[in-house]
Amino acid sequence: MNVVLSPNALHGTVQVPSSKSIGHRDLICAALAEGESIVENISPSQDIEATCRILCTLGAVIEKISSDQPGRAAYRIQGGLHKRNLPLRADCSESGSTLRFLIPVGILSGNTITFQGRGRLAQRPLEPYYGIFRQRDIHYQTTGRSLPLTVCGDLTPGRYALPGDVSSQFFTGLLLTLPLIHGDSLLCSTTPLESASYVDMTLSCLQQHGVFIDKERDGSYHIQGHQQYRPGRYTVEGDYSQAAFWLAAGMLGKYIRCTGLRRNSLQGDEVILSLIRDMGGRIDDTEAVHAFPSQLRGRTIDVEDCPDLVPILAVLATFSTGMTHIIHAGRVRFKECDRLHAIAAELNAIGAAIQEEPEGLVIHGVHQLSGGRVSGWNDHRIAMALAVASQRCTGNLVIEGAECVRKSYPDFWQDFKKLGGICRQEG
Ligand SMILES: O=C(O)C1=C[C@@H](OP(=O)(O)O)[C@@H](O)[C@H](O)C1
Ligand SMILES: C=C(OP(=O)(O)O)C(=O)O
Repeated sequence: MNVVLSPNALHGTVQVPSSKSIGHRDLICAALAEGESIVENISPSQDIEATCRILCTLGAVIEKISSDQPGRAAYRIQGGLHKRNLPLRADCSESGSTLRFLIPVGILSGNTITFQGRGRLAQRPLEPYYGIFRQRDIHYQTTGRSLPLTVCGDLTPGRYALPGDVSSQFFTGLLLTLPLIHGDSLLCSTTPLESASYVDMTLSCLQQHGVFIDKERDGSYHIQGHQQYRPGRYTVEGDYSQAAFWLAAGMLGKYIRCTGLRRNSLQGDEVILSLIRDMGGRIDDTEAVHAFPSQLRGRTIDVEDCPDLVPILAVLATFSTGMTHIIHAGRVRFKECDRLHAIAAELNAIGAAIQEEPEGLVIHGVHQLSGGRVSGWNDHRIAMALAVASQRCTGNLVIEGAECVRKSYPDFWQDFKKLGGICRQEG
């Protein structure tokens, strides 16, 4: 699906979807608990559905209960993993979190399981797990670099060492499962841990579900075995990674108010509030989070701990005065697409001035963009960032492959229209 966006300043109130990252974690913890849990305020998306599907394959019973709030659902989960007699298949769709969180869960279940995926997921790195499998005699087989991947074996207690600069999702996968095995483990990073705030989010979710990990420092965790997840009722808070698009839209458009966000959240992407403020933007978060149109100034932004903000930060920087330098962004090349290349190529095609570096972007501000045809690169965050930029185009902007927002935010285009965006399907 291609969408045609006519330039128009967005304004109004939007309830942001709930956190995809916390949603994955709460669903997995609930599926690992014996007994019934309810996870409320989930924003269903392609990624969340992939996680639910695989948890069901592994033995959990999950019922989706629709909510009176549009775009939200509660999930009733009867937890517990089962060993089946047949080899299992797990379709992760395009979700890196689902794949990397559920590989250790699949092994823990005692099944032989083949993980599959689509789009870029088949090439996204899994080597840190392969190193561990080889050390611990966990059988694995893969035809290409990554997927399909068949695994089976035993998760045994002991020392787990892996690099910290590929993806924090390997740490989360092991932290979710090692507390359940029959002995203690040490999980440590052989290089400084990047995206560390996501691992802290994991520790906090585990704690809420009754599992405790002793963090020595970022990248070093002592994990007691023989623990059990506690079933219960959990509510997922609003998503700062998604709010970032609307807050940026408020900076460049008229005014936007985001509801559903928790202050002092464990989401690293809450940093978007201070990043915008540091660029000179006016954000008021006394009641909900309000973004007021502001002239931003370029600066250096280190995204080591907030990689998902890169596409929208590139848009903000494009309309800022002076130069912005986005640094520590090398890993962003291994997401749903090479995001450094994609956002630079698409914004430059319509008049931006962005230079790619191996691990970052140098962005010189411009007054406006021209509009034209751009690609969403089958990447939700690229498509949503381009949609925000359309407000400041002089002509229509056509975004090709706009359906990719379903990965995390299926209602994005509806919300865009509710905020005054002029959007129609091409053809
Ligand atoms: O743990 C998580 O929920 C996530 C961790 C991050 O990945 P990396 O650790 O690979 O940077 C982030 O980019 C991803 O969207 C979600
Ligand atoms: C990279 C993302 O997710 P995942 O790694 O789970 O595919 C994302 O949502 O931007």
